Amino acid sequence: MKLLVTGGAGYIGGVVTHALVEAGHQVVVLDDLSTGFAQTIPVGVEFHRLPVHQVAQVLTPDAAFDGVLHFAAKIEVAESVARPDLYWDINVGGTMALLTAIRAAGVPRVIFSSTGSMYDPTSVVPLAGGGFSKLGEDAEVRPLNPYAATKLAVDLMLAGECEAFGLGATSLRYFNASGAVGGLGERHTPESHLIPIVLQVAGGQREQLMMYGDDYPTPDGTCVRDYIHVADLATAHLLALGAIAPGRHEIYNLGNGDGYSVKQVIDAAREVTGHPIPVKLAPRRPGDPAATVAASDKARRELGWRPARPALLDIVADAWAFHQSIG
Ligand SMILES: NC(=O)c1ccc[n+]([C@@H]2O[C@H](COP(=O)([O-])OP(=O)(O)OC[C@H]3O[C@@H](n4cnc5c(N)ncnc54)[C@H](O)[C@@H]3O)[C@@H](O)[C@H]2O)c1
Ligand SMILES: O=c1ccn([C@@H]2O[C@H](COP(=O)(O)OP(=O)(O)O[C@H]3O[C@H](CO)[C@@H](O)[C@H](O)[C@H]3O)[C@@H](O)[C@H]2O)c(=O)[nH]1
Repeated sequence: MKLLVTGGAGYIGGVVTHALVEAGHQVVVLDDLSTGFAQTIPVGVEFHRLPVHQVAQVLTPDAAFDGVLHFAAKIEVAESVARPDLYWDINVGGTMALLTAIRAAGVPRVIFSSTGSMYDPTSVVPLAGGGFSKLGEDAEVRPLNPYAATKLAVDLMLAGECEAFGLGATSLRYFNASGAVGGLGERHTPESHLIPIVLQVAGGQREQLMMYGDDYPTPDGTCVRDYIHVADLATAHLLALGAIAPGRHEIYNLGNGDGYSVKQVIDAAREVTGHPIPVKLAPRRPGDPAATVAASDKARRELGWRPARPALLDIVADAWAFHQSIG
């Protein structure tokens, strides 16, 4: 297929772009490089440095795209609380521009990077035998921050496009993307995500980890997340691409179904890196849900998706190898 990837110079979009090229697809990347890196884009892939609002310059009827994978977005919870305007403009306004171009060009399929962080976190509770109750696609949504609200808004927009105009769309609600594939890993400037920051502390680039709150209603008081390997997310995109049907909007939750607390992630990083990782307790970060853990039964059943690298230690080890490779 001929595919447009928005945000293909970013962390997840970059890994997926490489996987698409390896699978034999013709890929065109659009990215404004606001948080991405041009070096991430595979050699030979056509690249347009443009904001998503201007996507119609690339996504023309003549270009005859078979599909779009839409990663380009602002992605930080805390920033979204401070600058909601930016999040509505880029995540929702940018997607409106994309959908207008898609309609005008008659592109038949779209995959959207949605989030597992939009569900009501009070639905996730520790179970007596261990583990947590999990969030399926029909769990109640209750976005706690503008970032999650914009992702929900786009999911709703896509449902309407499919019904009214016959588009085929899939919203992949990733839980916490992590790990690395060779030279492709997570790096943002400034970094805000837990695993890369913990590894910066292990690598001596930061003195300590600020741990945002230990008074959440979770077993050890720190927030619980479902960490999913970025390579497993890439596999899900390839499977979803083959399953999209005209006029249908499908949603899939993508996670391993295992919840790990911030303290457990720090312990895993201590084990993988052999470094002590000093921690300082800080106030809660605004907008953080206490716990998010995925039920991915639908993706397993309908797409045949099977995460290949579910263990937290493997995920952290791959991220650590990447971290060391970039110095
Ligand atoms: N990282 C996660 O854990 C996670 C979880 C759920 C959903 N997501 C979603 O997955 C997608 C990719 O996330 P990521 O972690 O790879 O982030 P990232 O910041 O590494 O990638 C985003 C890419 O989009 C580009 N971009 C941003 N704004 C743009 C704009 N206005 N026009 C054109 N390009 C623009 C950036 O330059 C970057 O290359 C996002 O939509 C994010 O919301 C991420
Ligand atoms: O220095 C830090 C950084 C993070 N955390 C905590 O670690 C947890 C995970 O935080 P982070 O890695 O920033 O991820 P999330 O806020 O859970 O959000 C990520 O995961 C979501 C899906 O669950 C995506 O939608 C978002 O784009 C992505 O940023 C949270 O409890 C944070 O409070 C700390 O305690 N200290």
